[in-house]
Amino acid sequence: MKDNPAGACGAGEGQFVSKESVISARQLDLTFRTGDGPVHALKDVNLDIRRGEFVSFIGPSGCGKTTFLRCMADLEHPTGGEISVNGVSAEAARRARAYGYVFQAAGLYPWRTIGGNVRLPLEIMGYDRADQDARVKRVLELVELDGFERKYPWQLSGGMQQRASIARALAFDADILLMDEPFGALDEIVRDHLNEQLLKLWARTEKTIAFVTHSIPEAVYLSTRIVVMSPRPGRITDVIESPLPAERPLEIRDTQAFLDVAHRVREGLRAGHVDD
Ligand SMILES: Nc1ncnc2c1ncn2[C@@H]1O[C@H](COP(=O)(O)OP(=O)(O)OP(=O)(O)O)[C@@H](O)[C@H]1O
Repeated sequence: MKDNPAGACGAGEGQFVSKESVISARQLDLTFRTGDGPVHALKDVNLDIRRGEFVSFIGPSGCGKTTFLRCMADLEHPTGGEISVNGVSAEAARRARAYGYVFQAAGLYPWRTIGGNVRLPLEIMGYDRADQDARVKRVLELVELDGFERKYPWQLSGGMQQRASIARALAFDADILLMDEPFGALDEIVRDHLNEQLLKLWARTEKTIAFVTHSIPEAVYLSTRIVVMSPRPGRITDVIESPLPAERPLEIRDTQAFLDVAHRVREGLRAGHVDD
């Protein structure tokens, strides 16, 4: 298994051991051509995400958070600059299935059971049946959904559905997890619980996580680094290293250290604010 995530140095099974970044963006630029003219979604974005980091992206609507995540996933194609994932192009990384992607909505197929939804990418990738069974069992345990394999999505709460979608993204053991506001639609209590579970899962699996959120407390609670972005054009305005310990009970949110980081994020958001 890998080293301590905080050490930013380690490797997954069969992975190249390196202190170098897992995701690296250099002068990344993306302009969408629309009927109303060009939209400069990303401008001059430079960032390195190291192995085992938990990096959150925060910023007002339209600042390019999703677009940046989609560039990492090769779902959008930059119009300038470069992005590499696991040392290769985003396209090669996608083909090598280097990441799991969790969307804002759980996006589970209603006609498939929870187990069937988690199994789907494994079927597509051609894993044999025994391996599929073992993986589905393991990832459902990881997200604490063991016992729900035969249920259908509509039989689960919104939070449980989102956990199932995380299990699906974990099923094929990608080292990188890209998460686009996965808990945005959930109420605060459920979100708190899922934040706690996600941190435990991250500690256990030592994935590299890139996580988009609108919530300052969520970003501060989860992250080893917080990337603050600003719109028109979308760009990075601050990158904040978290001084918080790896062990984070929810009560940490009442500590001065937590409030100090949250304050800095808020200041960063305010500084990058552009009046409409
Ligand atoms: N496919 C597209 N075609 C045209 N414009 C787009 C497209 N995707 C995104 N944009 C525009 O690019 C900008 C950045 O969008 P993006 O979704 O990345 O922002 P965001 O920070 O994730 O916003 P939100 O927090 O609301 O999800 C916005 O102005 C958006 O309207």
